[in-house]
Order: sequence, then structure tokens, then C-alpha cells
Amino acid sequence: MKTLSISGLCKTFVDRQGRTVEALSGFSLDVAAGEFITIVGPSGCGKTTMLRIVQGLEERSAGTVTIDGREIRGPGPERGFVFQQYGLLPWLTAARNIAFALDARGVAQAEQAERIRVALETVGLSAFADHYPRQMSGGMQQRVGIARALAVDPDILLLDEPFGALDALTREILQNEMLALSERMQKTIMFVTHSIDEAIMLADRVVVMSARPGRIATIIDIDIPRPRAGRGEEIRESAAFTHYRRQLWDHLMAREVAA
Ligand SMILES: Nc1ncnc2c1ncn2[C@@H]1O[C@H](COP(=O)(O)OP(=O)(O)OP(=O)(O)O)[C@@H](O)[C@H]1O
Repeated sequence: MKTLSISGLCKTFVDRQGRTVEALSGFSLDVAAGEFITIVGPSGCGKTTMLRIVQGLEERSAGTVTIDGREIRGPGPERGFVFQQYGLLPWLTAARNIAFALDARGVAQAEQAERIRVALETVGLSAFADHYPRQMSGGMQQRVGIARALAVDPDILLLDEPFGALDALTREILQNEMLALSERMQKTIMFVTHSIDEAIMLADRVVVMSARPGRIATIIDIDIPRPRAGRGEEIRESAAFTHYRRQLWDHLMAREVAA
């Protein structure tokens, strides 16, 4: 398990017309080893930008990102990323999609088959290794996306609205799988979502971002005991959950009105 420290992160984009967009301004957060953080905020407040910088997919304009005290600049094997639109290559099977990621990370061929087998088993897709993305539902494709991130065996998992494109029922099923996974594997997780319920259900802490330029507006500790996997209905119906939902809703409404 690894700690992640983000300090004074700023990002200014310059578009083709030379106009500047300040996406992030002074985003700072310390994430403890094994902690599950969810991030919510108004549309366009810089959530994806922040996550992409932490993954090393995007340059920062200022600030630092450190993992266990070591500053990072580009992508690395200790971090795995899950995209909203799955990001699978349509001409490759589930297993080959995972192999492609392992190749990119320099994992030896001899090790790959076992890693792919374990990753697909973890997400319940052992029987679908040879299926192409078009032969799978959205939920299954995103399970492959998660398996691909897990196959690299990262300590830190970064997920950018991974269930945003799924129907409500599939979304709840995958949330439960995410809970089971995180409670079993003890990874450090940052998870961006637009769903208040999802943010509460999964998190140890919910980070609420301000409108663009994004920074942290408030952080809410979610004091709902773990393990939570398999207890979705009970938790959603609890007084604590209702309380957190109201609290988050009020914060987000205040941001949207201010935006
Ligand atoms: N490559 C880019 N060039 C110029 N502007 C960009 C670029 N990428 C993002 N932006 C702008 O930066 C701001 C933050 O974008 P970002 O996608 O990080 O927000 P977000 O909070 O993830 O949005 P959403 O909630 O809608 O997914 C937006 O105004 C966006 O238009």
C-alpha cells in the first residue's frame, strides 16, 4: 500500500486560439495508504484533469505529486487507471487488451498469462478471455477495464467516472464489486463520480471540489463501518446514509449556484 500526496496542483490549458483555461488552482490532498477517496464537484471543475495529472497522463502547470515521498513525473507501474468509456481496443480480445497494457509496462511475456488469468478471475470474467469488446455488455467491458488496471498490480487505483456510462442496475452491481475488491485488496483509491450515492457508498472520505478552477471545497468523512460489500440496500436505507446524502447535496448545490 502506498500513500499519495498532492500539493498545490495547478493546471492552465491554452487552446488553439491562445485562450487560457484555468482548470485547477491549488488542489492539495493527502491520501493515506489503503484509503478510498471519492471526488465529486460541478461539471468542468477539473476532476479528470487532476486524476490524469496524478496518473502522469497530463503535465501539471505547478504543484507536486508524491508517492511514499517520491515525486512522480510520468506514469508508473504503481498506478493503474480506469477510464469512463472503458478504453478497450475493439480489435483485441479481453485477454489481448490486458496483455497490451502489460506489454506497455514491460511485464515479461512468461508472466503475462498468469496475470491475465488472475485479473479476469478477479472480475468474474474467466470465461470471456477470448471475447471481443463488441461481444460484451457495457458492464462486462468495464470489468475488463478494471481487470486491465489490476493486472499491472498497482498499489494506487485511479478511476475516472468508471460507471458513468452504465445503466442503474449494472452500476449498483459494479459498485458492490468495487467494494468487495477494495475491501479485499487494500489498495489506495481515487474515484471520480457524478453520483452522490456512489460517492458515499464507496468512500472513506468524499472530496467536494469547487467550480473551476478546481480546488477542494470540503471533505466529508464517511463513518459507515466496513465491510460494506453485500450491504448496499441496508446502507442506502440507513439514517447515516441519508444524513451524508443531504450534507453532500447541500454542498454541491451551493457550488453549482456559485459556479
Ligand atoms: N486539453 C484541453 N484543452 C483545453 N481545455 C481543456 C482541456 N482539457 C480540459 N480542459 C478544460 O478544463 C476544464 C476542466 O476539465 P475536466 O475535464 O478536468 O473537468 P471535469 O470536472 O472532469 O468535468 P466533468 O465533470 O464534465 O467530467 C474544463 O473547462 C475543460 O473544458
